[in-house]
Amino acid sequence: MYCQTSSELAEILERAVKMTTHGKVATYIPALAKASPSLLGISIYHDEEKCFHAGQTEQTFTLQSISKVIALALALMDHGAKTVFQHVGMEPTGDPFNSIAKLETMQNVKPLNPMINAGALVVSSLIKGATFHEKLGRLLDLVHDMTNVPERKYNHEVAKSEIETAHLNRSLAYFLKQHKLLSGHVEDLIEFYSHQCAIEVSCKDLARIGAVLAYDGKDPVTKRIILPAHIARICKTFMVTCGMYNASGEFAIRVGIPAKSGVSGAIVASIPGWGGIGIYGPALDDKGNSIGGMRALEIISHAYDLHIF
Ligand SMILES: NC(=O)CC[C@H](N)C(=O)O
Repeated sequence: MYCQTSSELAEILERAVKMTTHGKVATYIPALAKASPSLLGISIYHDEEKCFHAGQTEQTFTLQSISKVIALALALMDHGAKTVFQHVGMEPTGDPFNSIAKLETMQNVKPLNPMINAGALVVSSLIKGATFHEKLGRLLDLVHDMTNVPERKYNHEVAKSEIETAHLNRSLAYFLKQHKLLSGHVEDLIEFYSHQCAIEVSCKDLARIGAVLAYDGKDPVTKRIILPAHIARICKTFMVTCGMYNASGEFAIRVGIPAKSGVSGAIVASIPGWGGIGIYGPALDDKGNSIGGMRALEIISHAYDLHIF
């Protein structure tokens, strides 16, 4: 069942927005702390004619951990799955996204998956490009292709704020470097990773990214192939198993759609054959997922019968 009107979506938003009073905006990256916790915006993208919006969808925000999915797609296109998965695993951790615990306690120090920070740092280090600008430019180009918005940009203030405070990510990166899982300079990698997290999008952009993944990597309008189907499938599978951090299992049972969140309060969801959903709601729950966004997805999944299992 498709969404038919924006007012249908507005009713869903009205129910979900009540949850925002129970969440808190992320503060560990100081620039994110400025967000207003009561905001909630939702876009649904079936195709260019069937695209619906409710709430504050004109607001732009940063991708944060959602960039891990796009960076993974690019690294897979650069090197192929065999090489990428020699550096990073495919298993969920059950730990918070920035945990260092498993790296030390497991015999094989390879990060367990590309959606936790340790794995994402390794994936980002694999993206081809002689310079920081070349790597970032290639990632921005892919975001541009997926969103079909001519100019892609990142938020300088958020990037700078993360670079200044990324002590935990630096620790992860040095640990990985010690174990020869990273080549290159840690500071260069932190700079690149912080910029990829600071790429700016809108709810519609996110919904369109979700739709491209949902249609197996094909642009829903131009039918151009942006990602090979097998790479879109890998991305969606990681979204199901690890996309909502250590709430992924519960989310898979309650909502049952591939989704990835970021600490900015963004969530992208991709429903195979149906389309994409983009959400911005900066009030987070205790696991770091948008609290209003999670509720909205639960209602949407039930309303349109989207559970994939
Ligand atoms: N969960 C997230 O969105 C984390 C991304 C963030 N930039 C970090 O690495 O800490």
